[in-house]
Amino acid sequence: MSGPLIVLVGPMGVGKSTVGELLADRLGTGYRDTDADVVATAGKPISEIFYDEGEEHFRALERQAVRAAVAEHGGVLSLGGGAVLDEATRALLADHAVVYLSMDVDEAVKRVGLNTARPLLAVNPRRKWRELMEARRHLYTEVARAVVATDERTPEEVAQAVLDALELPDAPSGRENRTMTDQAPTRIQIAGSAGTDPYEVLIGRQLLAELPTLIGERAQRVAVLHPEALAETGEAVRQDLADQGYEAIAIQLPNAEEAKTVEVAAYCWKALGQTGFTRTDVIVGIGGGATTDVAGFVAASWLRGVRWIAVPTTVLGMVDAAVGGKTGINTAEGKNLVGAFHPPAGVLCDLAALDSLPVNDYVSGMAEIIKAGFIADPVILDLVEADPQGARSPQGPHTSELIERAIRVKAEVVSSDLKESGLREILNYGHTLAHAIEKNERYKWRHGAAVSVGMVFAAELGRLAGRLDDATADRHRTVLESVGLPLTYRGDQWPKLLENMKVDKKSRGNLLRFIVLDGLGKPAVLEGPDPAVLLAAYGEVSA
Ligand SMILES: NC(=O)c1ccc[n+]([C@@H]2O[C@H](COP(=O)([O-])OP(=O)(O)OC[C@H]3O[C@@H](n4cnc5c(N)ncnc54)[C@H](O)[C@@H]3O)[C@@H](O)[C@H]2O)c1
Ligand SMILES: O=C(O)C(=O)C[C@@H](O)[C@H](O)[C@H](O)COP(=O)(O)O
Repeated sequence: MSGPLIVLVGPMGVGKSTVGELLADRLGTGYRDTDADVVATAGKPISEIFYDEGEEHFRALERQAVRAAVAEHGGVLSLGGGAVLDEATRALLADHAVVYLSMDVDEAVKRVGLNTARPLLAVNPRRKWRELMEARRHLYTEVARAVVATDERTPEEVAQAVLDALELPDAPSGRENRTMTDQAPTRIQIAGSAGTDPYEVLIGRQLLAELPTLIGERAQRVAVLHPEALAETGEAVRQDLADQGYEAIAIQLPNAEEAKTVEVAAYCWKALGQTGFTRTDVIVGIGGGATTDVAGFVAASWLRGVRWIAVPTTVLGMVDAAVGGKTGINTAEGKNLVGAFHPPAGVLCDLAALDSLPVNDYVSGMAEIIKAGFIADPVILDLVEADPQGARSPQGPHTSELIERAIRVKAEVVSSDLKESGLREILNYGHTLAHAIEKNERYKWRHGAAVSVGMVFAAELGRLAGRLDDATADRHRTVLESVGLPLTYRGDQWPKLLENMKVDKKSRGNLLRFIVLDGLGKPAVLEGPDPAVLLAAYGEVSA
């Protein structure tokens, strides 16, 4: 019979979403969650449906969602914890490959028992939880073809047990994924400094399962900030966290630089205030650099600082924006002029996210990778030059190595100088002009494109100041152009750009300061360059 390959049922917090997504990935199919369908149909969270219309109404919506999903969906499906209470819903599951993910009552109480956001657990959660588990167990068993215990098993182990129980082999593409999935993520340590805690950047696949560990047990509420482009992901993560027992809200931000405004930050503050966000609660920023910059800034400013976790979904976010704790927003006067140093509690770089990234955004991130190559790790340049086309795609042969190398460069720098009192300025290579261009373009240019022009300018500045050799300066043009990044900007804009550069954060009084290279991998500061040299360097990037 057609319909879902697998239907997962089981109590809230058992990990249906996490396991369901893993299974979908392994089987090379899609994942669907009827709770998410109900929320989308009703236009409000489940807790509000319960509160406003009552449980009966919710069960009717849920029944409709299950009916539609078993008819339309051919992948992995998971149902809300109480779906099996409804007789008609149970009938809809007949003849489907239903798996009951079970957990021990004590384990359940430990995982979600004290979460008062759950509509059915609001009063005396411990006792209620036990009652619910006892009342529902026979119903789960009634609809299930197999029972898989989740206690003391990782989500990957549970997923494997489900496949074994149903005797389902992985799809060929799923097998490939499984190899990646089962590989332990690469972990890069960032040292704590200036009174901040150390943290790790994880690079791999299926990393969202790490979120609850990072969020920790003290948090009751989690706000998931995501851009419009990742609405589905944001809601899926929110739902998953809700399933784990957190009171999870999603806050949708505009895409790209439109998110980096004080109005958007204020909108987030309002949402946090209305949710009763306290100092033990946690913000999760899922998206590109613009999203994580705002998420981090909101975390830095709310109650003077709450914990936050970065889940970068762009190349640029992974190698740069999400790492290092610079957070902030733009103002009419310039780029990133308001912000704070507020490191995340962890960074999850899930390489699978890059598959949906438009190529221009992917290539924009290459500018920051190439920057890391010029200032510290020339092997990056060799890898890009060996296969420029591959460097434009997540399927390129060196993708994970390029990302990892760039992160290591940044990790080393920010570990020793979080607050940019010296060494960290080298990460600003190419950024003085880049930010001036971005402001001039009213933040419509991609950051990486502006950084590309900015680096060619900085290389020319170094060459004209007698500090950089011709070959290394020329190499900027060839490597950046080879991946499709721009090298020039409008010649008539120099006076405006010069004005914009005066508010660069590296300026001191009236002194303009630039990062230049004294050679490959040898960044240094150039202070107060001769205006004629500056103009001449600009002449080299003028279109
Ligand atoms: N804090 C720092 O240290 C730091 C470092 C470098 C850059 N930045 C900032 O980062 C920003 C640029 O970041 P960016 O290049 O990631 O751009 P971005 O955040 O603007 O994202 C680019 C676009 O891709 C969309 N998107 C994100 N992930 C996606 C995915 N997986 N699939 C499909 N679409 C997706 C976004 O919604 C957006 O429309 C700039 O504001 C820059 O100033 C900050
Ligand atoms: O992390 C840093 O430090 C950087 O300078 C990294 C830059 O690539 C990044 O664009 C950063 O946001 C720029 O910071 P700003 O202080 O110049 O706004």
